[in-house]
Amino acid sequence: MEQVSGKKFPLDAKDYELFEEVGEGVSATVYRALCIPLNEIVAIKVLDLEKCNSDLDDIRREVQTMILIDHPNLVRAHCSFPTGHNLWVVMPYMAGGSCLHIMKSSFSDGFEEPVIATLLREVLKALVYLHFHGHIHRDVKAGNILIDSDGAVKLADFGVSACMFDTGDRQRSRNTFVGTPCWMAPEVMQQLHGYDFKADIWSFGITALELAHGHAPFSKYPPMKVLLMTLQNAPPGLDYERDKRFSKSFKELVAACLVKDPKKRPTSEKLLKHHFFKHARSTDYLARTILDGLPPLGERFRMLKAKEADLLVQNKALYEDKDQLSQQEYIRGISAWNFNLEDLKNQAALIQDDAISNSEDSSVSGKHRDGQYDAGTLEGVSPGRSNHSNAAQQLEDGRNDIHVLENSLAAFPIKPLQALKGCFDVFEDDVDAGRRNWKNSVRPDTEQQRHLQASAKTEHQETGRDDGGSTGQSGSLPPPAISGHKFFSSGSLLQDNVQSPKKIVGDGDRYGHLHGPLCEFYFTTPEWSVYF
Ligand SMILES: Nc1ncnc2c1ncn2[C@@H]1O[C@H](COP(=O)(O)OP(=O)(O)OP(=O)(O)O)[C@@H](O)[C@H]1O
Repeated sequence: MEQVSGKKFPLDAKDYELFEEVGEGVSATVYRALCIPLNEIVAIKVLDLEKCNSDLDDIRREVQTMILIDHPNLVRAHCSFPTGHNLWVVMPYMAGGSCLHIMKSSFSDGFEEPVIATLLREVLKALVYLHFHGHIHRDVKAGNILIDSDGAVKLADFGVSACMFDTGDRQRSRNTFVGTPCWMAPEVMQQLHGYDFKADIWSFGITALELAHGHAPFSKYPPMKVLLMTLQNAPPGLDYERDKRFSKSFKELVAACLVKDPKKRPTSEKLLKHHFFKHARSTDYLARTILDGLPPLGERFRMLKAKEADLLVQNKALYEDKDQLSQQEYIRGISAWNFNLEDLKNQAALIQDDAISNSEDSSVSGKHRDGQYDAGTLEGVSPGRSNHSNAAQQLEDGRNDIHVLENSLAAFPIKPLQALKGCFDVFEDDVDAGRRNWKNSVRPDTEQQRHLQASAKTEHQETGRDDGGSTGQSGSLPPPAISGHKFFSSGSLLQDNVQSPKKIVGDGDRYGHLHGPLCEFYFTTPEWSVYF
């Protein structure tokens, strides 16, 4: 039983009455509920443990984080316990819902600047706290900024999402993988040197654009394009012309966050002092301006789902288009796109130069300049390719793009690269020479993982390398970016090459010491059963 503010939240499902659904994620559904003994309205996130086939320790660690954190701008879990094959996480109920849902309901073109400044200031306070304690949120986005009825702002989904990104029914059943590419910092994609809390600053910058426009940059593109565009294009930003309604200080704030070199991004603490926040107001201003007149959360959620169903029917043909699929998922507020191997094949083959080099997205202010790539972009990428009409050439394009990805995404995303390798059959020295057919080339997940682990181990043994930076186009997938890092079979976002802002540890000292004070605590907490 967990005690928060002197209250004891029961650890038995029969002490709660579930009401309507108020949110949905990849493997979780969130309900408004009543805690009967306390007569208190709460939110309960119901995670299907059967869908979360990743390490239970990961889930325990993440839930523990939600319980341990103590900051007014972070959603703190009251308690969690298993019931059937589900895990229930009991949280304070945030009646306003997420900023994403509010935008989808009533502010489709984004919020006004004082609202954005107020929201971002509150989120930044949460990040200052997390970073100070050596933790990285890793999933900052409008969908995870929750608002209470009085306008209080809290950053949510603290890490539990990681397990849901890794796994899930759709992933297993369709050989798909999921991720959050739009908000993901380039160094997180590349994983060449690990990443640190500055990855949150990038996501924070993307979130600022999302709140300004009603959608994240590149959100209309399928994941493959998003990955390539993030790596190759100039960083997105507020456009001088198109975004006239926003102040210079807002443009500067966004530009400061969205620098490809993480070292050049400001810390959350420094960012909080940015003059943009002079535009921020009190939180009850939020209640008055963006919550006033909104239907109750459950009703809004129901309407959003109905809208999604309508779109599915209306755009049945379009829905076959994967850009539309991404949009559908975005509308639902789910951060993770999923796609299968056939999708990957088609997407990569369809990526054309115009999609990569010249974003139609209004959020992208910087464009390629005569085939020049800005600092931090890829080397060896052909900037100009003509549109090819024949299938063979398209396939060749797709192959080139996969080479680009293979070169640039040293260890991320492990599953997609594995999938792509089989999918495109572009790896001449593939250890498994039998995989020459796209459809037959993909082994079941578990076998893929065995192969991944084996190849990582072999390469490590052979080379003795400690940077793991296999960026070449070898037949086996590159090993993890840093030696000694825990090889999550699930591809969890909580990786051991994440560097603590406080403690950058040496090789060989990584395991179990990487996540700063909060996480170090997790390793010493009592058994799983105490929390479940
Ligand atoms: N405490 C809460 N109070 C009210 N609504 C909530 C609460 N927690 C979550 N929600 C709603 O449920 C949605 C899904 O929750 P959450 O983001 O935790 O799930 P998820 O599976 O991690 O989602 P994602 O797909 O972003 O990973 C949120 O976007 C929000 O709208």
